[in-house]
Amino acid sequence: MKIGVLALQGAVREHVRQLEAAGATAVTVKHAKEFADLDGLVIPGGESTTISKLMREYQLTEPVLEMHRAGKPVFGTCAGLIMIAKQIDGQEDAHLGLMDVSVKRNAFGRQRESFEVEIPVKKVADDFQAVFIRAPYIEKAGEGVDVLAEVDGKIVAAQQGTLLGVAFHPELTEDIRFHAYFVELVRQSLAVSVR
Ligand SMILES: NC(=O)CC[C@H](N)C(=O)O
Repeated sequence: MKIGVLALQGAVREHVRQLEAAGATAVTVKHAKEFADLDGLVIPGGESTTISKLMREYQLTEPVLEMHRAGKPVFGTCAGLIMIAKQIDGQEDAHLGLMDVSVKRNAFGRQRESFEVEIPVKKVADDFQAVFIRAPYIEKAGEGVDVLAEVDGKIVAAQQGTLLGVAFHPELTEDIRFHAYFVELVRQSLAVSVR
């Protein structure tokens, strides 16, 4: 199993380390030709406007959409969640527009720009240390979306089939359980496609 980490911006190495600790082979990717043999993709945090601009420059939008169409799991963290959302509050256009959620950027306000809180994450852990950095939250989720975690009544982690979106940074802790959950999702998708 080979999982790619989009290496345009953000905590790329940390994601690679967590995926490998969870038993996957992880590689950094930023050229279109590197996507074809991936079984899953992680889109790290950073600045969604910058990531989006770089994705267009490197012509990576279509390779990612193609992976999604082929049933390969995509995991977006923080700005990565904004990248996969179908709707962004206050913006006309979405970026990749894959997951049936509407997100609000920098949504926790100035006083709580960055914070950490231990929260239960459904199917992942009852005590996950969640690190938020100018994080978005999900303000609306469609019917097919499974809410995995909330903070102050705001959705901060969700899954829709092969799509996993998280407002915080599971790569910035030593806890590999979120990445292990994604690796398992990739494993399951391979079992289905090999059938
Ligand atoms: N840590 C992050 O990824 C922050 C996301 C960033 N505020 C954005 O809107 O894209």
